Amino acid sequence: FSTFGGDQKWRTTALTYRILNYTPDMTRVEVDESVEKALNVWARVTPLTFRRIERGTADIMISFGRGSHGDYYPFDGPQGTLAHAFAPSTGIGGDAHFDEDEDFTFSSRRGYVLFLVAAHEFGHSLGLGHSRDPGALMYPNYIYKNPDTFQLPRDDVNGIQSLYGPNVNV
Ligand SMILES: CC(C)C[C@H](CC(=O)NO)C(=O)N[C@H]1Cc2cn(c3ccccc23)CCCCCCNC1=O
Ligand SMILES: [Ca+2]
Ligand SMILES: [Zn+2]
Ligand SMILES: [Zn+2]
Repeated sequence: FSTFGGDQKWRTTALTYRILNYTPDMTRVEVDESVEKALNVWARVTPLTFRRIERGTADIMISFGRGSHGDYYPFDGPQGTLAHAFAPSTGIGGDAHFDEDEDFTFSSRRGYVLFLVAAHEFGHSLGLGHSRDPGALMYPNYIYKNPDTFQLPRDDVNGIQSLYGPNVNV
């Protein structure tokens, strides 16, 4: 695993998130559930908690966009890069952006499973960089895994716990 130097991590364990817009590829409920499940992957192994807000500024602002979408990292159309996210900090820190030119799915192997992409991006939102372990969630390439049987790989658990410690709510 890798982290962003300079100890870039959240100073609080109670984080907020907000879904700013939705992809037409899935139902709203499917997007909400994919996001929630992706955050839970990390919450289960750390003291972190995630509260959803509908208005105002959240720590993790989640949005879909295509091409140039307001930051210095324009998306590249279908395929290529699927999404990106920013390390913990104020402003754009923690935010996760998804390339609307991709076909996101709830669980199908066709297209990209939003849950898997989001779980990877939230790793960055929490302070993890990429891993060289091809089995790791933080590996830089998308690899389909069955969302129903998904288990957070050991490398990712070690990485996130090096930042926030284990889950203390036994
Ligand atoms: C891990 C994922 C959820 C987020 C990462 C980006 C990322 O690290 N975000 O935090 C991603 O999109 N990786 C590319 C990496 C990539 C693979 N190829 C590319 C061709 C061009 C540009 C990038 C790529 C070869 C062709 C396949 C393209 C479709 C799949 N794309 C990928 O796997
Ligand atoms: Ca793309
Ligand atoms: Zn962006
Ligand atoms: Zn990444």
